[in-house]
Amino acid sequence: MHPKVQSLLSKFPRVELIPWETPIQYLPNISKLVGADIYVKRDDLTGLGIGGNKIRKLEYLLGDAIIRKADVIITVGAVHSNHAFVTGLAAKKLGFDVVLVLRGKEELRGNYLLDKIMGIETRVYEAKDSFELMKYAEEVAKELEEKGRKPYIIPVGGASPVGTLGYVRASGEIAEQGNRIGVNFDSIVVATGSGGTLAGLSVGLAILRKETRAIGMAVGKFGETMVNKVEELAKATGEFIGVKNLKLKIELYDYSFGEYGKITREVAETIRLVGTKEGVILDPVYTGKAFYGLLDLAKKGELGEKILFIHTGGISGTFHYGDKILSFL
Ligand SMILES: Cc1ncc(COP(=O)(O)O)c(CNC2(C(=O)O)CC2)c1O
Repeated sequence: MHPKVQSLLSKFPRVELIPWETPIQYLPNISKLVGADIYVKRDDLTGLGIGGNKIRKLEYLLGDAIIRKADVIITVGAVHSNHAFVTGLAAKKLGFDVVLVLRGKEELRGNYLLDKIMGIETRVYEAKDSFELMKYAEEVAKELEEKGRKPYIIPVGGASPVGTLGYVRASGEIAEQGNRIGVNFDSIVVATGSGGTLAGLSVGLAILRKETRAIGMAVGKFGETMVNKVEELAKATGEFIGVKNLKLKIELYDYSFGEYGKITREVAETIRLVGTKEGVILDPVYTGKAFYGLLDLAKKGELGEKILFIHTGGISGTFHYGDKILSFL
């Protein structure tokens, strides 16, 4: 662990869910195509369930829930949420009960199928957005408290200062790995949904390696509010760990193709390109869009010479949107 990050984060409760360092892999064929050195941090291999970026956040969120003596975990997301499924799995592994408060159409595919196979309790609501969904989560928490339970609510994507510590810690891991392979990344690129991963990276890099840019590729509704949300979360996380006047620069680009979950030809072709060129499987909702954005900007020379993509997982989305992806190929 990077000594500076270690000293900043050691006071926060964390439960180990990732027993290893995820590898950084050079992509020679994609690099040749782009004319820059492209690397991928394999956070799809964090190891619990379908892996992904959420496990890093859950190490701190569930560590916090343990200290607070909670006995049931509640979280929210879309029916096909990666975050909701891995939260359910991690919670069960640690002996918690868990309720997933979800929105959308119940289809036994992808993560929702996995929720059911694993016997994770789900409650599906007609909610227009995550804010409304959080209201339902609070109602579930109240219902459980009245029965004497101690619920712990995790917001969408684990996007709180506690959850964001996961990517402050990851920045330390990346800095150490960069030193070992003798690479100073110009840019680190990640898919952005609820914003916690980008916020954590921005804080970690502001502390450890100011010359490296943290770049988010927004995969859903984009705009000023999204940028402000990430900025506020990054600032709150900096204060939470006690680091004053961090010079935070949030860079966010819109590669949503108009809406969250919209599968396009560009995304389908990017998934096939990276899969066949490098054997790395991207997902259609997050990493396929973000990697398309990386290729788009890198070809214009806008991301520098040494670019690291964080593969944040999401493989279940392939089995949720498979027919849509195939329709373009
Ligand atoms: C595979 C994958 N990659 C990137 C992201 C975006 O991460 P942030 O939410 O930290 O911005 C998600 C999020 N998913 C959410 C979910 O409910 O699954 C939080 C939206 C993701 O699942």
